[in-house]
Amino acid sequence: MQFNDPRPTGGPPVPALALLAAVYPPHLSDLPTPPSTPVRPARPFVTLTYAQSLDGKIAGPGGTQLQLSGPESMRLTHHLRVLHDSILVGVGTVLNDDPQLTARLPSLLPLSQQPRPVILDSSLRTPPTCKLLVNAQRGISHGVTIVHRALSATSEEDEDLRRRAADLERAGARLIPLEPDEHGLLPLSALLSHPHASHLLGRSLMVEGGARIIASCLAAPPPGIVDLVIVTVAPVLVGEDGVSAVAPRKAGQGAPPRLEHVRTELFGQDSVVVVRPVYEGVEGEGGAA
Ligand SMILES: NC(=O)C1=CN([C@@H]2O[C@H](COP(=O)(O)OP(=O)(O)OC[C@H]3O[C@@H](n4cnc5c(N)ncnc54)[C@H](O)[C@@H]3O)[C@@H](O)[C@H]2O)C=CC1
Ligand SMILES: Nc1nc(O)c(N)c(N[C@@H]2O[C@H](COP(=O)(O)O)[C@@H](O)[C@H]2O)n1
Repeated sequence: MQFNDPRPTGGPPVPALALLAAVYPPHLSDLPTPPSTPVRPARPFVTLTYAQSLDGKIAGPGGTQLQLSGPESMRLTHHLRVLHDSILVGVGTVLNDDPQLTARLPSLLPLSQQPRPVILDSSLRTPPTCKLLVNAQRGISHGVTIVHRALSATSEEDEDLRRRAADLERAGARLIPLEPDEHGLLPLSALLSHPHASHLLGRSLMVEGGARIIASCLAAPPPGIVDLVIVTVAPVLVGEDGVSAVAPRKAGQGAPPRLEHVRTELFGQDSVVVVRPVYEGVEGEGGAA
């Protein structure tokens, strides 16, 4: 299997590409593939990925954004962004980090190699001036999809949200309403099986966090929604006031799955751990099959 190097110029072998070639199924390896590729899996292949400290924190006290990954593992993250057709974060991450979610190796890659950004944002709190929307307006990243809770067209209660929806659409966002689940969260499984999922998400989705989204991904009931988990562990301690990688489960949310070890590799000083969620009695590779 040959992984294409998305960088404009070649150079020495890239360790990140060797790892990806080893852990991803062959049909995802031929990059980039246009959205019109004829054979599609039932749902997109989902990678959950984030960087944490040795004491399990993904951010500092009060959510302070931390540079946890060293340059080598950060490069892996950017290769992952190229590999996936779409990339998802929660609105907590947008409000806190104002991320770009573009692939930069190290400079910005062309639009054809960028993942399509998706924000899970129940109450439309995404600022219309956030970098994700501004980058799309500038044509350096794809249009942003914002998934939110379905709004009433008439109720006074939703008036403010209807106004915010209009502001976000004016800023170029595509809005997708979903019915929240019993915990008031937008069900990721419903997004993956949405009639427009293949157009919005392509054949592969990279979920980058934050803590509540990670928890929801891992709490999804069998057969689960995550195909691969890739965690960068940086050799630093953040302390107990930091944000734990996996937010506490909501009452009634499912227990996390068993994880099967796939591979662990050093990237600079960071350990990158690749695992696969396993649900007893459920066969196959989910979206990858
Ligand atoms: N080190 C790393 O790799 C990363 C760190 N972060 C950090 O994570 C923190 C943000 O995490 P959170 O505050 O937990 O926000 P989050 O990014 O997980 O977003 C959570 C929000 O999304 C909405 N939502 C809608 N449907 C949901 C669902 N099914 N499950 C969960 N949430 C859903 C809710 O409004 C919820 O409050 C920031 O401090 C950021 O710096 C974020 C991404 C990666
Ligand atoms: N891989 C990784 N390592 C870290 O140390 C991080 N802090 C993150 N954070 C994630 O990347 C987003 C920022 O992306 P841009 O650089 O703005 O494109 C941030 O919001 C987290 O999702 N990741």
